[in-house]
Amino acid sequence: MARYELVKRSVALITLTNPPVNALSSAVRHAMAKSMEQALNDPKVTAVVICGENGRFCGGADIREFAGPLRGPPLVPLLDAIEAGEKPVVAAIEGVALGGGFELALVCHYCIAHFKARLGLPEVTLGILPAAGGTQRLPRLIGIPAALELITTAKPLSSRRVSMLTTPCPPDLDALLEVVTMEVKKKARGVMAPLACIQAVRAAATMPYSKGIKRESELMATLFNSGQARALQYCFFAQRTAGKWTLPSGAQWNNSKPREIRSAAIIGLGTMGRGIVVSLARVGISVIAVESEKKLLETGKQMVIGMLERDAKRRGVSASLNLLKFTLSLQDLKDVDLVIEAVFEDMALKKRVFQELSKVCRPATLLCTNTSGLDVDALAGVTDRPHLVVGMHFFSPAHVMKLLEVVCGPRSSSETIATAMSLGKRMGKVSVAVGNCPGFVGNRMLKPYMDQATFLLEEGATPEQIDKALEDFGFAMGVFRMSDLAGLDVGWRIRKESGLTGPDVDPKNPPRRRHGRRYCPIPDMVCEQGRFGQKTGRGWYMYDKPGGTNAKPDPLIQNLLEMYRSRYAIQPRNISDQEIIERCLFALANEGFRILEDGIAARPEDIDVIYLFGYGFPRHRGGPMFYASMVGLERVLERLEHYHQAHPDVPHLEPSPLLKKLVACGSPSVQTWREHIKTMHSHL
Ligand SMILES: CCCCCCCCCCCCC[C@H](O)CC(=O)SCCNC(=O)CCNC(=O)[C@H](O)C(C)(C)COP(=O)(O)OP(=O)(O)OC[C@H]1O[C@@H](n2cnc3c(N)ncnc32)[C@H](O)[C@@H]1OP(=O)(O)O
Ligand SMILES: NC(=O)c1ccc[n+]([C@@H]2O[C@H](COP(=O)([O-])OP(=O)(O)OC[C@H]3O[C@@H](n4cnc5c(N)ncnc54)[C@H](O)[C@@H]3O)[C@@H](O)[C@H]2O)c1
Repeated sequence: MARYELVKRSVALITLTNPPVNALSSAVRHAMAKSMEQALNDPKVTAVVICGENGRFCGGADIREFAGPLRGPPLVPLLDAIEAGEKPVVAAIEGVALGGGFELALVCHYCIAHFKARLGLPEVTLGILPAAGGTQRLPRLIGIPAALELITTAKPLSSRRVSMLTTPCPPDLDALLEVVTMEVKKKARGVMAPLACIQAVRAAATMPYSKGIKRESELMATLFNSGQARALQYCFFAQRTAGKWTLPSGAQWNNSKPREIRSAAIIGLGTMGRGIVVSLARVGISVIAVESEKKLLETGKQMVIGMLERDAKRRGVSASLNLLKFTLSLQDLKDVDLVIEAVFEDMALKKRVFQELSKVCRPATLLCTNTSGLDVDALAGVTDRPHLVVGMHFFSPAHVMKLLEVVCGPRSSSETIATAMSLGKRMGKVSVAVGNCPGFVGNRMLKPYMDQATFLLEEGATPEQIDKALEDFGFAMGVFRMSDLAGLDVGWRIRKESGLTGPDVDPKNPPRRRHGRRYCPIPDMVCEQGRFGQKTGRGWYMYDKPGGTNAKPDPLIQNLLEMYRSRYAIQPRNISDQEIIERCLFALANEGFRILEDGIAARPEDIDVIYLFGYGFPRHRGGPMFYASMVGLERVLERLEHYHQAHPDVPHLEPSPLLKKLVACGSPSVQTWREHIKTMHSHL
């Protein structure tokens, strides 16, 4: 846990040895305390060097220990003793010095850091604060503004920049703290940890160290057992769990070898195709981009080059334009390792493309689709290599959004899945393996969520009221603002194609019902007026101009809602924020339970990761499934039963069998739900 060596008969070298990140577990703290004592008591030792094994100084406190009772020697007195020791202590930092690891470095009398080392205080991302003196020592070392920036944002810094951080305490501390508080509140609505950090830094600026450290520990005590801390720590592990995909066949992340991908092709240079080309080229993969017409090819090419150049400038590297080739001919794809199709969401067109690819590409080429919800196996079925077909569902904008759903068809081989997952990781994505069903995980769950929002409009709410409730909950954008951003025409086209609206609807169909279920036609009516969201300057809100982003409530939408309600004799009622949250989010989680039952996602963590990284679910709430568990499954069940009774024509509100089963089993913790799902059917 910590190795003690005497070097050159005068220097004690203490090496932290707790793989993989040398976290400060109870055993490490114990070993360090012993080693320090030995060093301080040995008259031969004139100086002490602390370092970490395997090129990593220290990843901080052992987060897994936070879930249980605190054991072992506490960190703060150990660090105080190092600082107070009479022999000089040097931190030799390689790799990472994060959280408690950075705080350890702060108590050392000297630090030497490799230029590639990353130092930082990521505690707020776990819902806590740097409580081993970090909020007290760092301001003293680098000044209030720089310390606030590091502590409240969790941004790591490279070691060379430390020397530049010499900003002294500003004359108007209160004004500065006020500005930072506003920024933090705007960026992370409702998140407690960064605000507590500001209070701790205020203590560093206004109190002697002995009082400041007390204040730090009081603030930590309030955060430590908070729901937000639990949610954020859950997210940390959920993200890592998602990478460890596993299939019922036994194939999994650690026994399936991915293929190496050197070259790829993208078909379709529209919104998604462009972002995917950028994501591939910036990690060194050569890309052939294919369009259907010369003009579209030229437009796509210019856009991709611009995006790559801006991206390279931001990262201080040169744009990898030499990796790109643009063509109108699929014949050019015969030698690529992998193809990602991103043409229109049209099954007949996609099938034609896959048939053509089957003929053109060498037999070993992987064929992937970026469809948002079509049947991946139906596409596999038209090729000569169904085992090499897989969905790679990127999110818009594809070069920015971190999520990648890897859609495993029943015939996708484990090597194919491993390759798609590993390619996602190489592109810096958080990849989650999901099963094949309409909408996969993310978009399938979106439907009940959005349906509830539009039903609430019918019943008396406004878009801004619903958005505000969701934004107060923590979403960066409410459902209507988000829809305006994404474009309302996309969903409208899908509804028309599936016969829910437009000329194919049977005129005998009651206007607010489809297939015996409640249906809200308001989104169709909004689109019929040419209101497609931000891009047309009008949608659920109005904007200054097409492409504008400043959403304002639109009296025309208010009129439309009033006329609609009076046409269907709906008496509007006051709807509470609580009802908005419960109906939208419990319907969302309920579909998540069905997805788990159907084996479309292997674990609740996978669903939560998809919602955190693909749909802006607030991280401090942990994701829809974790949120349901925090509310209490019994309560979620009771509220769903209540709402389903009130709206029996909305099947999404009917509690899923898995939810009922979990409640019957005593509402086990989210990490153990998997044991209760085991017996159910899997599509993965
Ligand atoms: C009334 C109650 C009063 C309560 C008062 C309590 C007071 C308690 C006193 C506390 C003192 C506070 C000390 C300090 O301020 C708090 C902290 O230090 S919190 C931890 C801060 N550190 C981090 O957040 C770092 C997290 N880790 C990372 O960012 C990355 O892992 C990495 C270090 C950059 C390495 O990245 P990668 O190379 O990509 O590797 P992985 O991320 O895949 O990780 C590999 C493996 O290691 C596990 N792991 C990583 N870090 C930790 C950790 N700190 N603790 C435990 N485990 C860790 C990770 O989960 C992976 O394992 P796997 O999940 O795959 O099994
Ligand atoms: N837009 C999104 O938010 C989003 C998100 C995730 C997934 N998707 C999916 O990605 C796919 C593409 O969506 P998009 O939004 O980029 O569409 P888009 O309309 O912006 O682009 C599609 C492009 O494909 C081109 N194309 C059509 N047929 C072609 C062919 N035979 N050969 C070469 N190019 C051809 C078109 O000219 C067009 O440029 C769809 O399946 C969609 O469902 C979209």
